[in-house]
Amino acid sequence: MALRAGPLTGRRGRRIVLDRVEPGPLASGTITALLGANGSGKSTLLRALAGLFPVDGPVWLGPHDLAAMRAPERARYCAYMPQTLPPPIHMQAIETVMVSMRAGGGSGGARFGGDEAIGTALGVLERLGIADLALRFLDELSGGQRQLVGLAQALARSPALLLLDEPLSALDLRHQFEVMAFLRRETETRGMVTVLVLHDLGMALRRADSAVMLHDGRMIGSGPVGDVVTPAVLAAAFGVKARVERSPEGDPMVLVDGVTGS
Ligand SMILES: Nc1ncnc2c1ncn2[C@@H]1O[C@H](COP(=O)(O)OP(=O)(O)OP(=O)(O)O)[C@@H](O)[C@H]1O
Repeated sequence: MALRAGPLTGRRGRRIVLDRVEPGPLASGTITALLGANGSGKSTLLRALAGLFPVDGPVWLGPHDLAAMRAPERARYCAYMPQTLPPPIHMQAIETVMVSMRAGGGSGGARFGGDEAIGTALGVLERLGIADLALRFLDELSGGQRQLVGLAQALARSPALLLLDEPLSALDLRHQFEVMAFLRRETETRGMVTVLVLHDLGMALRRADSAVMLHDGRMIGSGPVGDVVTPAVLAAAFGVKARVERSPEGDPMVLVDGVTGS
């Protein structure tokens, strides 16, 4: 099921914070990175796709009119992970994953806390490489560990549309790579549409299929990630002089030489 959204226009008070933004269509089984400077509108767009920020304009997932759905129905199709980490509550990681599954109706009718639900939750934790955290309490985990549990909460709902706001922000280098590899596998095997906000442009180039570049609430680039992350678009979006180079292994990297106008 492809995601077709927009043109979307959103306001905060009298200020337009999304101006006729039209990402996609975004195909199932692909990852799209939302890119742009601080305050450009990335989180607002992600929240609009999740139905958490009111916008004018259509949001369709395959034949499903997400914009017309109320929150509980929409939650059956999409899982959203905010920029803030899951709160450090006194609850075991696996329990919080099962609570999330119930909220999204993604437990396939499995009884809360039953063997099937436990198996599903544990499976996601295992695939994420954090099965050892299953019985730990969230208020005894580090920030990065809680972010990983937050990802498991979103994935365990088996969404068709996965929306992640800066899912790597609290993770060390190795975990960033492992999580992106995990997201690629899950996105492809489940045929999800995955949309994530990223600040790491090199990571976006290496691991995303497509990208949307926002500037001041407007879309200034959209399409295959290599066509969006270019010196011209980076200059317009961030005000930097940047190059895209290749590592000896052929991986693309963004090098910033300075700021424009200096
Ligand atoms: N709660 C709010 N009330 C009023 N304006 C807001 C609020 N949250 C965000 N904004 C404004 O909306 C615009 C878009 O913000 P948004 O959070 O979507 O940016 P962003 O691209 O995600 O930024 P960042 O990279 O810093 O997280 C900004 O101008 C911001 O100041």
